[in-house]
Amino acid sequence: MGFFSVLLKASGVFAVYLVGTWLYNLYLHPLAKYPGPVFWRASRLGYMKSLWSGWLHRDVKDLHRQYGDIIRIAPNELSFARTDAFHDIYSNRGAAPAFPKSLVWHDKQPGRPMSVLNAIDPKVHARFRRAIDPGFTERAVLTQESIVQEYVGKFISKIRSMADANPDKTAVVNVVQWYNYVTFDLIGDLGFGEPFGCLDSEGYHPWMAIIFNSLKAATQFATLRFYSPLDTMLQAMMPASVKKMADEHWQLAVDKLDRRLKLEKDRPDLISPVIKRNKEVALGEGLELGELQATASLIIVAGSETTVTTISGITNNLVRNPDKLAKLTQEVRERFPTEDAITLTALKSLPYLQAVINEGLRLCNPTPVGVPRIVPSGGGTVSGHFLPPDTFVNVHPLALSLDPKKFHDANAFQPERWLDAAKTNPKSPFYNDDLAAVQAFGVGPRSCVGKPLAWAELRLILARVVWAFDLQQADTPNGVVDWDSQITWTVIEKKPFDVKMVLRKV
Ligand code: HEM
Repeated sequence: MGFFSVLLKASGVFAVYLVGTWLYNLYLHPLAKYPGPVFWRASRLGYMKSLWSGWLHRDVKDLHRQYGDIIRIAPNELSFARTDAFHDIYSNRGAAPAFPKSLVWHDKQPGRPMSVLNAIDPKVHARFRRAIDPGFTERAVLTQESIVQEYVGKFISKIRSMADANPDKTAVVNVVQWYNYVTFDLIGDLGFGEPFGCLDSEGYHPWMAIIFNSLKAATQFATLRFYSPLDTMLQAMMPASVKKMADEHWQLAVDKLDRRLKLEKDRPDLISPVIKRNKEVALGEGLELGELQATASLIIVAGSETTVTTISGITNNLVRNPDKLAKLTQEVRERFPTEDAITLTALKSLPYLQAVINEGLRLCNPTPVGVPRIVPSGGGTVSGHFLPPDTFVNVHPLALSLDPKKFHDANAFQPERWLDAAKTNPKSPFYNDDLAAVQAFGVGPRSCVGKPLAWAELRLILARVVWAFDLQQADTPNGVVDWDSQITWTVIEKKPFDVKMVLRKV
């Protein structure tokens, strides 16, 4: 038999296999009854195409509008736009543990140690969380206040000097860039004992560019695991330059942590509690050096990009809604006659600031795609639906947040929906809003460890900014950001965003 006839036969067999699989997926698969577009239900290609374009967050939200609250977005994956699904998927329920993460999304990088994010086994994950949680509690954040204030203060004085140098006392600032500087320096200090030097140099540290680029590559690469062993083959074929970049990035984290560990002093940061615990507990109960290196490195990414996205989104909404901005500014300035009175504790008692941040997390959730899990062996029930093992399941944050059935005026920035008056007054248009549908920090044992720190940063940066400056929309090409026009690689890829910051007259 000639080569071409073998090729032809092989192609024929493959075509029959493909069509057979598609037909099975559409009509005989245990998830066949769930609605969704044919292309997405028959094979994973629809999902892949959307994810690789960066539009998965928006596409799945639109599919929910078209097909309902529970939709099939791949042969073995369901997406939920239902509040009760948070608890069913992500929480421990009595003796039943939360649904596990899958290796597709959360396997560790080959040859690298495990971080808290890749600890898929619940017992190992619990060991990680016992080690790092003490550095992240509300109380711990208060002990870290001097570090947080130092960088936020430096950020404000830099902008103040820029504005002061102009006759109109105004600085037009790309706030995405500056929020990046302050959050990276801050988390660098808390996570590694030294800042990245962004505020001093008024520029990005080379590590940050690597992080921005690697988020896209890591998201796309993870999806190749759906077609294993394609991922292993491509990994082997990865250009030496990419491997070198990844190695340099890792080495930087190793060196930074090494310097922090050599400090040998108890300082109020995220590392001290881990070191302290390592000394107190039995061998194997604390974190190994590699695990700490990987977790510290993860914290830099998880703790900066997310916060920057949220605060940029909030600022965007504030300058577009001058009445809301005025309310917030008034609340902050009335509550704090002097700048140094703005403390983390005092900031907790500002209801409008709290409402503004909650509304920002609803509309500008930095991870709008959600966090997928898989149904464990033996199957599991989500929103009353019993599902077969190995089904991918996910609650889709964007579909929930923008659901007009869950939120009055769902697409609009309305901090008022979070105020007590809206929750207690049946006449309020927001009275029936389903506020529990917004869970930007996740739910259950794997939810965000950095939530108290994130809230502290969001409150402090926002309050200090509106205390010191009158904000206005900038009349530059980057003065208006259409938030929904930004693509997502696990987190939103933010466009530059200029804001006019006018020194407050006192
Ligand atoms: C607005 C800011 C933030 C948002 C919206 C956010 C959101 C999230 C979400 C949704 C998860 C859960 C992922 C899952 O269930 O699989 C998560 C996990 C995590 N976050 Fe955050 N985060 C924010 C800020 C931070 C900060 C400031 C830090 C650290 C300084 C941080 C560190 C982490 C870590 C280490 C995990 C993994 C926890 C684990 O696997 O147990 N995050 N975050």
